[in-house]
Amino acid sequence: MGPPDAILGVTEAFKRDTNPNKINLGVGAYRDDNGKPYVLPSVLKAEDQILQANMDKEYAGITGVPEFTKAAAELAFGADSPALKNKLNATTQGVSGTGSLRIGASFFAKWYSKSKDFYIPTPSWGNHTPIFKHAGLEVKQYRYYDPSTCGFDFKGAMEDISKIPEGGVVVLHACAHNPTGVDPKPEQWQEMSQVIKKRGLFPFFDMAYQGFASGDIDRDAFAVRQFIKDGHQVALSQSFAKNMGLYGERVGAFTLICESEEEMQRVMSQIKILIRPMYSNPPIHGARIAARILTTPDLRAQWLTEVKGMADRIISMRTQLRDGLKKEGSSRNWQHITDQIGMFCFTGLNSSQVERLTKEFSVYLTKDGRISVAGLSSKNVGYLAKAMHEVTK
Ligand SMILES: Cc1ncc(COP(=O)(O)O)c(CNOCC(=O)O)c1O
Repeated sequence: MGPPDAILGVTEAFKRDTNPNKINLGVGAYRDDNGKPYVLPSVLKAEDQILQANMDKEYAGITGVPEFTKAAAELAFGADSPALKNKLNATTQGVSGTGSLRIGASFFAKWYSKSKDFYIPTPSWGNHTPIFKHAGLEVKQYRYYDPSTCGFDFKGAMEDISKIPEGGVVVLHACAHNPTGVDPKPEQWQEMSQVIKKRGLFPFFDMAYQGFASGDIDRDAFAVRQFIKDGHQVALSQSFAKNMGLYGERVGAFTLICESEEEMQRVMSQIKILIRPMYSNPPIHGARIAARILTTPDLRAQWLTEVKGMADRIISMRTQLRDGLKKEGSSRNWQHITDQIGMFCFTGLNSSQVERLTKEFSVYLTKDGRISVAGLSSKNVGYLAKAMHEVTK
C-alpha cells in the first residue's frame, strides 16, 4: 500500500474530523468567504455561449484547441511579444499544469542533450520531483527559502545557481511560489536572469497562478517576460486551474521558445510524437471556455475583475490573520504573512506546532507549516489567529 499524497491526505483527515470549528488549510484550491468553491461567473457565461453554439465533440488535434494555445501564449508573453510575432513559440495544450510540466519534462529528457539535471527550489511544489523523475530526469536543488526570515534566500539561491554546471535546467516559479508564497523582487529576478544566462543554464518556468497572485496578469508574468527580454529561450508551463477556477477541467499549456520558426516547427513535430502515445489529444471543454474568455473582450474584462477579486480576498485574509495574531497578544514577528503572496503562506510553524494545531484545534495544514490562505474566511480567521498564538507563545 503506497503512502497517501502529502497534500490530498490532509483533506482526508479533515473530512473525518467532527469538530464544528475544523478548518481545512491543506489543498490549494480557492474558496469564497463562505468556504465554498467558486465558479467564476465569466466561466459560466462562456460555458453558456459554448452550449448555445451547438459545437461538436470531435477530437482536438494532438496539441489541443488552437484558439486556446494562441490565447494562452499571448496571456503569458504579452500579445505584442516579438517571440510570438516571430513565431518562435512551440505551444501545446497540456492536461492542466501537471500535464504541461510532464510534456516539457519528457521533451527535455528526450531532446535536450546538454543535461538531464533539473534544479528545483528548496522547497518546491511536492509534485515537481515525481513529475521530473518519472520523465527520466535527475532532480537537484538550489537554496530558495530562508526559515530564519520566512523569506527569500536570494544569496543562497544565487550562490547555488552560479554553481550549476553549464546546460543545467533551472525550474522557476513565475509567481506565487508554492509552498512558501515567497517571490523574488523584480530586481532579484533581473540578477537571476543574468547569472542563468552567464552560466548557460536553461530557465523552465512554472506559472500556475498568473493573475491570481497580485491580481494583475502582467505583473505576475514579469519574470517570464524579463527573461525573454534578456534573450533567454524559456520553457513555460501554464495552469488555468486557479486563475480561472478550472481545476477539474484540466486546462493548461506548455511552451518552448525556440531560436527560429524553423526550429519551432521541428519542436512541435516532436512534441506531437511525444503526446500521441501519452494521451493522444487533450480535453476540449475547458480549453474552449478559457479561449472564449481570453478572446471575447467583455468576458476578458469580467474575468480580470474576478481574478483580481480572488487575489484581493486572499490578501485581505493575510492582513486579518496578521492583525488577529497581534490582537491575541503574540509578540512574534508575523510580517511574512503579508509579505508572502498567492495561495499559500509558509507560517514558520514547526512540525510539533502543526501537530498541536491539528490535534487541539482541528486546523488542518501540511506538515511543513504551509497554509492555503484561500481556506480562510472572515468567519474562521479569528479562530486560526487564536490557535496559532496558543501553539507559538
Ligand atoms: C507550482 C504549481 N505548479 C503546477 C500546479 C499544477 O496544478 P494543476 O495540474 O492542477 O494545473 C500547481 C497546483 N498546485 O496544487 C495545489 C496544491 O499544491 O495544493 C502548483 O502549485
